[in-house]
Amino acid sequence: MVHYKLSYFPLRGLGETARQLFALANVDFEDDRVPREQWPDFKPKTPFGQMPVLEVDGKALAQSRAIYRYLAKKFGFAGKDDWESAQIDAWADQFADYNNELRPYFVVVAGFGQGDKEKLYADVVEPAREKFLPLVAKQLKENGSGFLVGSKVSWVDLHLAGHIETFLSFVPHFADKYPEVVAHQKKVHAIPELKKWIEKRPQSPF
Ligand SMILES: N[C@@H](CCC(=O)N[C@@H](CS)C(=O)NCC(=O)O)C(=O)O
Repeated sequence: MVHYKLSYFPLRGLGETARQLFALANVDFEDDRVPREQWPDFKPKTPFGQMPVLEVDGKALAQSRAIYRYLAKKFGFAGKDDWESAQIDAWADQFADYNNELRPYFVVVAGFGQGDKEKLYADVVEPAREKFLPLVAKQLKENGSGFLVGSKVSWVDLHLAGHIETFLSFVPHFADKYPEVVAHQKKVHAIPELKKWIEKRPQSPF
């Protein structure tokens, strides 16, 4: 049997989509949560000096989206054909652009830096949200399955739903204008395998 080990900080962050892919596929993995104090020792042993890192029978793979794609392909959550797979990648890349825009706010709200949270919400989060969430809402309406691409849940659904969950915990009215997006998050997290995982996973603020 393949031994999978997923190393990340004791947070959901960039580790959670990979963990959820294991849960969705009912595949055992070692959930290695590296405490901050141990990170300086582990950092030089990782491929690019960052986490998450996935080890597959001792071979290391870095970069979160490479990890998600690898696992999703293996477990059947990367689209039914090359076209769906490319659509999933496109949504993930668009999500990454949006997420980069949110970064100055996230740094402050997560306690990694100082700044005016309210001002950053108005100046950074709202304009980024108003570009991205209407695209997602439109896609969900047009696609009609309740998932972003095709008829089945894929890794980008997990990725997006995790983000919405986190931002709703920061700002409960964050997505009020986009009920389709909130319904998507609820639908994804209600998938029985994910619901079970979410109930038992270690708690963290994001
Ligand atoms: N592009 C990388 C970014 C990875 C990244 O920024 N990891 C952060 C945690 S979210 C990290 O390892 N920070 C510790 C450090 O850089 O020393 C990915 O998607 O995996």
